Amino acid sequence: MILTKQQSRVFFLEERAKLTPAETEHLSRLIAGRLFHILTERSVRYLHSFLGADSRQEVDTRLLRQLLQTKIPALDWATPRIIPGTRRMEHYVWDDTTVFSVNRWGIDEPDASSAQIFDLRSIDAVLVPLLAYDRQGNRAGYGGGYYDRFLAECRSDTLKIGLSFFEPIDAISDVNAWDIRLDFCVTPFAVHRWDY
Ligand SMILES: Nc1nc2c(c(=O)[nH]1)N(C=O)[C@@H](CNc1ccc(C(=O)N[C@@H](CCC(=O)O)C(=O)O)cc1)CN2
Ligand SMILES: Nc1ncnc2c1ncn2[C@@H]1O[C@H](COP(=O)(O)OP(=O)(O)OP(=O)(O)O)[C@@H](O)[C@H]1O
Repeated sequence: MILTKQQSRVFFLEERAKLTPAETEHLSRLIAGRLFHILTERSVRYLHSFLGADSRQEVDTRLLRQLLQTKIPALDWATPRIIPGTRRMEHYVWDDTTVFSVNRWGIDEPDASSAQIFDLRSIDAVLVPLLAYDRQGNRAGYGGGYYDRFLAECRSDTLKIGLSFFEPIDAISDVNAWDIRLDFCVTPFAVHRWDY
């Protein structure tokens, strides 16, 4: 299947909408198990993650953090907040004390007044949200360009790990110069890797 970013967004939004809460929980648990092996193999210490929105049937990264925390207690987590009125994000520590509030898109974000700023240069790996990705590691999100901008600011050796409930399409046909490719994509049933 070869689709444009826009076609792939429509297709995967529909696929995701078919998943029940029980299914997303089960599939997220399978993703956590595969992710564990990558994080330990690559000695990841500082991990950045989006906050998956249940209302959008995203991967349940709260559950991922809960499961991985017991297996890798030394792992430090960070999570983003959109700077209002911009297409940029700032980054905060995500620990058991972090207070979240829902933004206008139904996505939980750390409360800027109480959360602690996280230095983006220390991040070893980023869990990247996506709607679609292809066999070359190209991705498409909701179209805001938030992650393209953020990943461009990260260290060049920061691992970009996509999370998806689905397998890749053959190609996204309209890849742009600013698009940043994934190093890995973890699904419930496979790990795809382009980090060679
Ligand atoms: N959980 C999570 N957090 C994330 C992302 C994500 O994909 N998942 N993002 C990944 O980049 C950024 C948020 N990106 C978003 C981009 C557009 C819309 C959105 O709903 N847009 C409107 C249409 C366009 C518009 O009004 O600008 C819509 O769909 O109704 C929401 C989030 C940052 N945080
Ligand atoms: N590094 C960048 N600097 C400036 N503008 C950028 C950058 N990256 C992307 N953009 C802008 O962001 C817009 C959206 O890009 P694209 O359609 O690839 O989003 P996406 O990858 O689906 O979204 P997201 O990264 O939020 O998940 C593009 O129109 C582009 O102009």
